[in-house]
Amino acid sequence: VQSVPLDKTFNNHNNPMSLISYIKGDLFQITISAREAAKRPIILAHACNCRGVWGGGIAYVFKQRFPSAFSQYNAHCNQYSVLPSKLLGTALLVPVNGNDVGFVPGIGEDILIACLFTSDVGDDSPEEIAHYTELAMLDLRKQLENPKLIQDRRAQAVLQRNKDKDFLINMPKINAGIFAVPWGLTEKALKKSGLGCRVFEL
Ligand SMILES: Nc1ncnc2c1ncn2[C@@H]1O[C@H](COP(=O)(O)OP(=O)(O)OC[C@H]2O[C@H](OP(=O)(O)O)[C@H](O)[C@@H]2O)[C@@H](O)[C@H]1O
Repeated sequence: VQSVPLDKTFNNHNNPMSLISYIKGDLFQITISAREAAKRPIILAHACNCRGVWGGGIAYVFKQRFPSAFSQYNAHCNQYSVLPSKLLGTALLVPVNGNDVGFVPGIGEDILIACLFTSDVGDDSPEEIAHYTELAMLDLRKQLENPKLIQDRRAQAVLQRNKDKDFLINMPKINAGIFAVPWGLTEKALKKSGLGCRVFEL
């Protein structure tokens, strides 16, 4: 895993004019960085379909590294199997657990995976996907600001332990791969959410 000075982007984040910062490298490098864990909860966000499948792209990597999070995402989707599109524009926060291959003790405890339901099966228009992205980020923000809204107790506990820290949402260039949305549309949607985002570019 390539090591990059992650701290460099924090200054950027503190500038209210710059809610989005970019960093070159693999998103998952922060799941092994102890320095990162000491600072705040490690929120890893990615775009998900509403069908309970992390079958391709970075979602598949999430599934391999954190199978317990996949199970929770999958169970959540199954609750909506009658009308999966009800999930559009929402976010699901799930913790990871000690049995996951990607779990590093001392860091894994602070990781939360944010599933952003930005498209049902990926065939919505780029504009629709960008719109659902904005709504999903707003839903995520609401949950981060009020952890009681989160169903999962362990996810709540991560946020309660890190109460006084500001949030930074780490993500790949979501929607820009399998969902084929021009990045500019997604970027605009992310900015509207008001959440600080750190985007990892390979
Ligand atoms: N380690 C890494 N670090 C940093 N960036 C990384 C990376 N690995 C890949 N990237 C980049 O991450 C961006 C997103 O590209 P992706 O194609 O993944 O996702 P998307 O958001 O367009 O679409 C979501 C649907 O993809 C899945 O597929 P299924 O429908 O399940 O088969 C899901 O479940 C959803 O449904 C692209 O820029 C990749 O270069």
